[in-house]
Amino acid sequence: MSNAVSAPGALGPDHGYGPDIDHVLLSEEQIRDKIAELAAQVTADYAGKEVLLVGVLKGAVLFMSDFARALQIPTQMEFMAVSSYGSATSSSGVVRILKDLDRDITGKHVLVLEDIIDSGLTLSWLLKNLGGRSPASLEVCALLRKPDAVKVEVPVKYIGFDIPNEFVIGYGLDYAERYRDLPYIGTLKPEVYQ
Ligand SMILES: O=P(O)(O)OC[C@H]1O[C@H](OP(=O)(O)OP(=O)(O)O)[C@H](O)[C@@H]1O
Ligand code: HPA
Ligand SMILES: [Mg+2]
Repeated sequence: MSNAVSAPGALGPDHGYGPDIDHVLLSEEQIRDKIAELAAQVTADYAGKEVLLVGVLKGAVLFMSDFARALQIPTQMEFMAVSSYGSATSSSGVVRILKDLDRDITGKHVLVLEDIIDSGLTLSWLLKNLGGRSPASLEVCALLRKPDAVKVEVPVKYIGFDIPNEFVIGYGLDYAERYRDLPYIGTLKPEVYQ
C-alpha cells in the first residue's frame, strides 16, 4: 500500500489529536478526489433515476455528506444505525439495529453508503435485511475495504480504497467514539489503545 503520506501535522487541522496519530493513510485531498470519482460513476449509472441513499450511522456520516453533494442526480437520504463494534477494535459479529429507516423502501433504488467494510459482517447482515424490503435495486458504495480482514464476501459495486488490515480512524471512523471529526484517515499509536 503506497498511500502513506506525510506527517499528520502537515495536513491541516488535527483537532488536537495530532499526538495520538501514528501515520496518515489517506489525506483529505485523496478522500475528496476519490469521492468525486465515485460520485461521477454513480451519477452516470443512475441517470434518469432518483436514488435513496441509506447512510450507516455513525461512521458513514461524513462520507454521505460529501458524497451526496458531489452527486449530480436527485437523491433522498435515510439513515440506519447498527452496531457491531461498541468500543472494541474488532467486530463482535453480533449486529444490533439501534435506529431503523424512517420509511418504506419498496420500489426505491437504494444505495447503501458505508465508511468501511472490515469483516463484512455488518454489511452482509444489512443487505439481507434491506433486501427483504423489496427495493427496486440495492447496491453498496463503501469508502474503505480491508480485503485481508473479510470474513464474509459482500457484493459491493462501488469501492473507494482497499486498505491494509489495521485499525483506522478519522473521517467518520472512531475508536471509542473519538477521532470521527478528523478530516483525514490514519492509524493510532499503540499506546492509545492501552
Ligand atoms: O465489516 P465490519 O467488520 O462489520 O465493520 C464495519 C462496520 O463497523 C463500523 O461500525 P460500528 O459498529 O463501529 O459503528 P459506528 O459506525 O457507529 O462507529 C463501521 O462503521 C461499519 O459499519
Ligand atoms: O478500522 C476500523 N476503524 C474504525 N471502525 C471500524 N469498524 C470496522 N473497522 C474499523
Ligand atoms: Mg465504530
